[in-house]
Amino acid sequence: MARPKIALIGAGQIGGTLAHLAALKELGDVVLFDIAEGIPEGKALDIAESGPSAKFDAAMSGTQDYADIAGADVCIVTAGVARKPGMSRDDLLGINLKVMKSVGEGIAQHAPDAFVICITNPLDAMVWALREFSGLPHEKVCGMAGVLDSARFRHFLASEFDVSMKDVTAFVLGGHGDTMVPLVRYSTVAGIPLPDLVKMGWTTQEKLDAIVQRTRDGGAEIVGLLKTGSAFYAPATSAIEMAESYLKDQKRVLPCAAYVDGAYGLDGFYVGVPTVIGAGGVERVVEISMNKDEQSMFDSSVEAVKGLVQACKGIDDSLK
Ligand SMILES: NC(=O)C1=CN([C@@H]2O[C@H](COP(=O)(O)OP(=O)(O)OC[C@H]3O[C@@H](n4cnc5c(N)ncnc54)[C@H](O)[C@@H]3O)[C@@H](O)[C@H]2O)C=CC1
Ligand SMILES: O=C([O-])CC(=O)C(=O)O
Repeated sequence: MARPKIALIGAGQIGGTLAHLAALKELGDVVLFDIAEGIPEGKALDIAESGPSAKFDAAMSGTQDYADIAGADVCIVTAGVARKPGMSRDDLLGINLKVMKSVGEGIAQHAPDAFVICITNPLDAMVWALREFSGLPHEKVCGMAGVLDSARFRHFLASEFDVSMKDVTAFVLGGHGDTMVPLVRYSTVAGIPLPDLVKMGWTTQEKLDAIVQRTRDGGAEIVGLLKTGSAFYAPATSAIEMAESYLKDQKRVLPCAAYVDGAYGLDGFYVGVPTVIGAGGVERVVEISMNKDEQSMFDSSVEAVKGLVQACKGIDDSLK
């Protein structure tokens, strides 16, 4: 059986890391697409030349031609611009919306059966726009953010409790911005919810609140340190987790920006929610019950994303 084909649209920091991880995990053959001449070709060749030492079998290629993504099983989109210190993700909306248009059209024409994972920011609005421009089925287009935000939350919690990250679970829902909602009640160490760990004296409410805030600011913390761009190792690893679940029909329960139609009181809207990802794409949106505070934080986050979607409609007439 032929290996799956993975198209990476954008061969920058995240795109290159995605290609490397996909090769190391032997998820399939990789095509890197970018408008910057030489970059996708150079990264593809460099990674291919690591194959004999890393011992993977995967073909790697780079291109500026959308025809080369033909028949891709998975497309992961990082094309566009990343923020620098002093900018918010939302400042990228105008420039990255134009990029989503060309990417959406390229995918629609050459890889209409692919499972598409958008990473480009501002994430929730960009995944919505990419779906609109591509016209692909909603369950085949989703956005990566919740896996990353939850991984950051899990990392901070594991450090605070001095336990393995493997035993920490967490869910971060809502939009991928300052309003994201780390769900403390649904986050656990070995199944023990965080509020119980406060009662058990493992941490204090103040420390937990600080970790929640650090999670919300997780992207900005890295931007402030790197200065030239934003995070790429953890974002790429998160998207690979989603792609693997699709390609291997693992049916992982992962938070991602999915099209929510009916659940959470939403009628046809992209925002971060827990989902099941399998061979059918986003096979299920998992609707969890929220208390008043959680619901109100989620509602504010949805409102913030709605504002960005409106802004997209104001920029591009074809989105109305
Ligand atoms: N959803 C999330 O959780 C995260 C999202 N991001 C976002 O991911 C995006 C990519 O980040 P990086 O890889 O660090 O940026 P980068 O600047 O290293 O790479 C972006 C690549 O896109 C290419 N590009 C620009 N316009 C294009 C077009 N029309 N078609 C094809 N390629 C095009 C550029 O040539 C560049 O190589 C940014 O928007 C960033 O904000 C970053 C981290 C996490
Ligand atoms: O903060 C950024 O600009 C990139 C991003 O979305 C993240 O790392 O969460």
